[in-house]
Amino acid sequence: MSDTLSRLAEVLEQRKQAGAESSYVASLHAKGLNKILEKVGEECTETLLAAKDCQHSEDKSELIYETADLWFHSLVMLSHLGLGPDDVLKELERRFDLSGLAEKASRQK
Ligand SMILES: N=c1c2ncn([C@@H]3O[C@H](COP(=O)(O)OP(=O)(O)OP(=O)(O)O)[C@@H](O)[C@H]3O)c2ncn1[C@@H]1O[C@H](COP(=O)(O)O)[C@@H](O)[C@H]1O
Repeated sequence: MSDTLSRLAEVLEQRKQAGAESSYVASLHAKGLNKILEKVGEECTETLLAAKDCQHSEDKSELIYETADLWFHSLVMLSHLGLGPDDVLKELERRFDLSGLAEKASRQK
């Protein structure tokens, strides 16, 4: 797993024990899954808008910023449900060398 993702996952695990007043992540856990999902949805929309806005521009910094927000909140969601980035990376690993079209065809049989 990327060092950044594993370091962040470690911090997110530690924040499950932290106080909501001192940690943004702890405050999300305290508010519960619905609040976390609301944030993921919000960040998803902001990412889509940033992608549309920057498609003809050299400057893609807003898209990078919004995607980081989306990845971060998705990691908080996974952590809340007892999962981590390694679970998703393992699934992506499993898909290596499996054509998306072949996979789709196998599901439609
Ligand atoms: N990577 C992040 C990260 N990315 C974004 N954010 C926060 O996510 C929030 C994004 O929400 P919005 O942009 O919608 O801002 P907002 O209007 O304040 O949010 P709401 O009040 O609507 O919930 C902001 O408060 C950002 O600061 C993050 N907060 C924390 N981290 C990482 O998580 C670690 C633990 O953070 P704490 O739990 O705060 O210590 C940090 O050290 C960082 O590594």
